[in-house]
Amino acid sequence: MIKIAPSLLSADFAYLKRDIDRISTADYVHVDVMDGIFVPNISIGVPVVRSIRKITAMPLDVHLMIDRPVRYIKAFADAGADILTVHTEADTPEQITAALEAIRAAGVRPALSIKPRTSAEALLPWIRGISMVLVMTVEPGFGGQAFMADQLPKIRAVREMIDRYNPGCELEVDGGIGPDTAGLVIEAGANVLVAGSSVYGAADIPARIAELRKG
Ligand SMILES: O=C(CO)[C@H](O)[C@H](O)COP(=O)(O)O
Ligand SMILES: [Fe+2]
Repeated sequence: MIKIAPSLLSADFAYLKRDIDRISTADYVHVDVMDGIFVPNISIGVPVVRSIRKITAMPLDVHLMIDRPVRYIKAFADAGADILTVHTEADTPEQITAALEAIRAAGVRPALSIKPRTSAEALLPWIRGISMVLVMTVEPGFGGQAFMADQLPKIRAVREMIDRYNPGCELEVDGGIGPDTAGLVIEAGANVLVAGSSVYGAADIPARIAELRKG
């Protein structure tokens, strides 16, 4: 069962309710949080997640592209996140462990992401205790970038790692996913597809979501 997580980065922030209603046939709402330090862009933060929580029952898949995320886990959990994803590159291993423990303690699903230049092995210390892995298929920071096909072997390696150590764990991919690339990442083992520009840029959004789900 393939899940689709449209990214609000490609929505119109002045019409968020309208743009969330438009993706009601999807599985997760993907919320990109950027701090201008971990990535060279600033997006949205805790108050926006809190407001989104009030207007949708869809699971909120919050992708934290922020430095030292342990500082903000409780705030995002209290704001209503269902999944909180932190980056292995965003802090020391000890503090990543602390962030994942804080996510679990808050009753939220813990997830871990790796950037394109980070190897699958970087996930090994945490793979048994997480609910989802997010493999970036663009350099994080901006929507609308081209899919990096050189990430496909890594998606396969992460799928093998998940099947071996934590079979219930989901494998999400993010960046440049559209009708031309969905099949490639599904074949490599992904089961959750983030898509921003290809969903919000489509003339018929429910049809595009169905198309991506089929791969
Ligand atoms: O995390 C992200 C960027 O850092 C976004 O989720 C991602 O880029 C989605 O946008 P698109 O589907 O247009 O590539
Ligand atoms: Fe994202």
